[in-house]
Amino acid sequence: MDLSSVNACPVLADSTPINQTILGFHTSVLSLPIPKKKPCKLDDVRSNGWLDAMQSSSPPRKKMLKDIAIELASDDTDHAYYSWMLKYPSALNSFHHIANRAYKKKIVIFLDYDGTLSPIVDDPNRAFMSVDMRSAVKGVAKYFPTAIISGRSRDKVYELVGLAELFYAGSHGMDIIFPAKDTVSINHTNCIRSTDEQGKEVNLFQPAREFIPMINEVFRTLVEVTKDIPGAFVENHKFCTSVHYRNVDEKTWPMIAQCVHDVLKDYPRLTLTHGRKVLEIRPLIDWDKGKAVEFLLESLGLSNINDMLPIYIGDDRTDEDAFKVLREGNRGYGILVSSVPKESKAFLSLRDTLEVKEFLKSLVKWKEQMSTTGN
Ligand SMILES: O=P(O)(O)OC[C@H]1O[C@H](O[C@H]2O[C@H](CO)[C@@H](O)[C@H](O)[C@H]2O)[C@H](O)[C@@H](O)[C@@H]1O
Repeated sequence: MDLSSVNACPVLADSTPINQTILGFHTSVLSLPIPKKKPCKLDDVRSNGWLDAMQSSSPPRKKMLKDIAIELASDDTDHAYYSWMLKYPSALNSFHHIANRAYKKKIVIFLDYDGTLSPIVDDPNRAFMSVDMRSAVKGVAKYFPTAIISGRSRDKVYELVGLAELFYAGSHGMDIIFPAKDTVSINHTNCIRSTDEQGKEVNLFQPAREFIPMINEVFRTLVEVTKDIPGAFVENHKFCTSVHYRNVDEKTWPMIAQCVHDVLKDYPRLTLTHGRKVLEIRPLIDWDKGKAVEFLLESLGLSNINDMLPIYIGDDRTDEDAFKVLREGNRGYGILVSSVPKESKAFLSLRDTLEVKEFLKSLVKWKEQMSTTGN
């Protein structure tokens, strides 16, 4: 794999200003412990754009605003946000448009997990959704087919969401499970009939199955090469693996990037994508969250745009593939969750997880009203 092509990954122009301190990382970084077998060169990741992508990978968390100077800055930020909303209107304020368009159609809901159903937190193992959010998701699933499409492993995201009535797609859509009874057609060689833990018949779609041993090996190597970098955390998602740097000192980001880069060099069949303060290593196959959305709609017999209205809510770069699919042919609504302006293929926006919850509750309320009026 030509690693320079990683530079061309769809990195969103996040509004977060690029911190220029990056130019001065050299001295501090070189004094850090360097993994033994493969000395990091710290050259490649500067030229291939990884560092820029890392710098812009997540908006800063809101600070407590205490002094006037910061409040003024905050006014500017709000102004920029409201201007941005002219292009990406609030899904809450646009609810009547969605409702009009959904008339006599079946709404299908797709939800990302981190940053959409649970707020972004420092520890990925503590990204819990609130009781209220779970009840809102349960509410929509009562009326509309609802799928969770996450970068996490399917088992992990199921454990976090805990609702058996949903469809689940883990590892960025590379691990999909849904009940056989809901299937209309499956036109995919990688889909097999299986049974779940409760013995129910399910369809299991795992287009990257052959990569499991490779991902395990890369995971172990990444754990080893990053073990001396304080704050680095590596997760194994079965079909992909993630290296988190949210808790790593920013001066050390070039080192973490170079370590991942050096490991990836030996795996031309793997590629890298950028998430929110996370480097994600995954199989180089033509599959992403957008393809997972198309696959689920087709399998459930919901691909005719005259009959259904898909709504996808997500906050991350990997969700852009799904937004793109819905934008093409004006199939449905992509809704970006963001508290800062950023370019997106989504049509609408929500500011944070609280607004996501409000939106889901509005859908339920609307559906219940429609039912009582016989529509
Ligand atoms: O597709 P998603 O469901 O949004 O999963 C994407 C990644 O989410 C998790 O990381 C992110 O959330 C963490 C918890 O808030 C945060 O600490 C981290 O910085 C974020 O990148 C998850 O841990 C990753 O493995 C997923 O790929």
